Amino acid sequence: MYNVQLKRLPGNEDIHLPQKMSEHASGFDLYAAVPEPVTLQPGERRLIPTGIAIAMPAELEAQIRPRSGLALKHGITCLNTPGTIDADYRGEIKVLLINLGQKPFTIERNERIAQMVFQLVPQVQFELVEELSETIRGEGGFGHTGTK
Ligand SMILES: O=c1ccn([C@H]2C[C@H](O)[C@@H](COP(=O)(O)OP(=O)(O)OP(=O)(O)O)O2)c(=O)[nH]1
Ligand SMILES: [Mg+2]
Repeated sequence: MYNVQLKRLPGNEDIHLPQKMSEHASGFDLYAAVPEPVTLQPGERRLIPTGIAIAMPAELEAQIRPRSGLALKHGITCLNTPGTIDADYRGEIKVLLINLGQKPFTIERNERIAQMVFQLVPQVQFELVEELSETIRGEGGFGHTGTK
């Protein structure tokens, strides 16, 4: 169990804190902290505030992912999915939504707009070399293993 500090930003006392909607859900749903309803026209994108900021251990990241129900029913998704929240980011978590549907979609204050999933990020360092280790695949890719 990792401890993640959570800060409510001023003026957002009414916004629900990130919440798991079932016991073993992967993601914590995030709520829109828009001051008033925001309507996304078809094709329009908008950065939606959540009213919260977090501080997590350095080995974690948080991913911002779309909610499948909003995507299926309304064509609402995260443009940069999965969004990356770096462990050293202390700003407000925001969700970049886009309306890929055919109708305007209105986001109300305190509506669930996306979900936040925590992941372990392995620490990596690069070793600059002249030759890489050999494999059977080699440089084959992009459909190399089949006809479709
Ligand atoms: O959906 C997102 C994606 C990012 N962020 C915040 C947290 C993240 O740590 C920071 C930077 O995100 P990213 O690295 O994806 O953006 P960038 O374009 O590379 O900006 P930067 O140069 O600030 O890293 O923006 C969000 O609040 N929501
Ligand atoms: Mg970046």
